[in-house]
Amino acid sequence: MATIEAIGLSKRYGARNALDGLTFAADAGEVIGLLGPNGAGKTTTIRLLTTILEPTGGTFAVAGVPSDQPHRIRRRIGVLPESAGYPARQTGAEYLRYAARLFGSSRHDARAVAGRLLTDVGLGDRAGARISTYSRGMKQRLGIARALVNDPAVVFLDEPTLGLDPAGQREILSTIAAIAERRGATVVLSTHTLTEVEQVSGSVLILDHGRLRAAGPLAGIVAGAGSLSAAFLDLTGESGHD
Ligand SMILES: Nc1ncnc2c1ncn2[C@@H]1O[C@H](COP(=O)(O)OP(=O)(O)OP(=O)(O)O)[C@@H](O)[C@H]1O
Repeated sequence: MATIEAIGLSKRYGARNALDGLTFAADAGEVIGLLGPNGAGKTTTIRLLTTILEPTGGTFAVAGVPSDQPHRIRRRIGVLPESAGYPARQTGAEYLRYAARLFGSSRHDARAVAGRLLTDVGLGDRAGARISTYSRGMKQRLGIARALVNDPAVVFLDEPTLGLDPAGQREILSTIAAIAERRGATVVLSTHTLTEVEQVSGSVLILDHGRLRAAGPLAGIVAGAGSLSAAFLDLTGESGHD
């Protein structure tokens, strides 16, 4: 079942096409890698699909909800934005309980959800520690847990591994794979790192200058060009990050 459907999705800023006619679909349980050089339109795509920005053209539906009902879409999605901030003095558990309460959970349920999600992202043993003591990777995992409090059908992660060391990166990738596998959620993963996409994504969107240059199963794109980095170079004229 398609959990995301975009048709001709566009965003203009004056004369600049940040996104120009994006059409694609994604299914439940799929990790879709959103790739492109700087300024390609990745963040714009995420902001449109998460209803933070209004499109200048096209339509879309997320979790079966059409784009003219943004409030309903917001209840069905989770988002880790490009640069998320956290309340340093709160503990991880307090932060997640508060997030769950915002989505209408009772005090009792919020406690249970927070505990379960912290364990899921590997922070169970640090639940009671202040966020100020968390490493960057731990904060990113807390942000992913925050994105899951409403049991979303679609999760958008904008460069979740930026600035992490290889171990931190691996932890995030295995968390992402588990979200898709165990929860059956669709994950949209925006990244500059091609190897990450090769590890966790079944399908790929490659954007360049606001235009979709390739879309489809990773295997097909790799088979056509020899490797994902060769495809990326062919389509964008730039070498991606390994
Ligand atoms: N608020 C804005 N006003 C004007 N132009 C904007 C605005 N936001 C984005 N743009 C432009 O839209 C284009 C797409 O930007 P976007 O941030 O979506 O790219 P990106 O692929 O996420 O880039 P990066 O990898 O650098 O984060 C860029 O040319 C950018 O300068």
